[in-house]
Amino acid sequence: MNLDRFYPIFDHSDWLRRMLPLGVKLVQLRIKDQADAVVREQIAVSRDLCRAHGAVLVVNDHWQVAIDAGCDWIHLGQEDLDDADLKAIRRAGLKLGVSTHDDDELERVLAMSPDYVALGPVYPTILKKMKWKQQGLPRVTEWKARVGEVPLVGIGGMSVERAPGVLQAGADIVSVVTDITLNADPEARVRAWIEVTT
Ligand SMILES: Cc1ncc(COP(=O)(O)OP(=O)(O)O)c(N)n1
Ligand SMILES: Cc1nc(C(=O)O)sc1CCOP(=O)(O)O
Ligand SMILES: [Mg+2]
Repeated sequence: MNLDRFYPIFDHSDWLRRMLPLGVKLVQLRIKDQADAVVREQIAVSRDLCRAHGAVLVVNDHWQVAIDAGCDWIHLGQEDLDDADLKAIRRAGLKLGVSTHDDDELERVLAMSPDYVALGPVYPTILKKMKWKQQGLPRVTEWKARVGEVPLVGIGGMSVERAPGVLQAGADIVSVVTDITLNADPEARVRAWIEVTT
């Protein structure tokens, strides 16, 4: 697997401009509730920043814009998958990361040959309201046994302190939002994340 083990998620290219120089090598742009022109501009800027820093950019949700912008990766959740044109995504050469939260969702996505599978929320998250309780570390181990060689991303309530246990439980990658974005010193927190995942 050639994806980095540290996978932060940000909602604006300004975050990427700050964090990529610190050594972030895998990052998601997760934009919600913005006009199409803003989404297109943000994705184009993030694409160029990631290329300049040798980092992998994963675009959340906006698969058509990601195709149009010549991006390499898209992340889709279960509801996104209902609407997405997977053939067009594959034809354009994009790699596909998917969210899962239960058995049925995992069965569904494994049939799509995803390039990574995310399991969440491993711990409670404050970022968004979710109908799933925390999955816990034994579930991470179970998921890794079921996905086999496909990289497994753990997400939800992640912190620098929790990351080693999640990796030890079987996750290949740990994804995080508020432990960084709400930290008083996001740059220092990213450095700590890089240290604990390298
Ligand atoms: C790495 C990673 N895992 C899960 C998600 C959640 O995707 P989704 O269920 O589509 O929800 P939104 O993020 O779109 O609100 C993710 N974005 N990234
Ligand atoms: C965007 C997202 N997806 C999740 C899932 O379980 O699919 S949990 C989550 C939020 C992650 O944010 P934080 O690191 O602040 O908890
Ligand atoms: Mg989504």
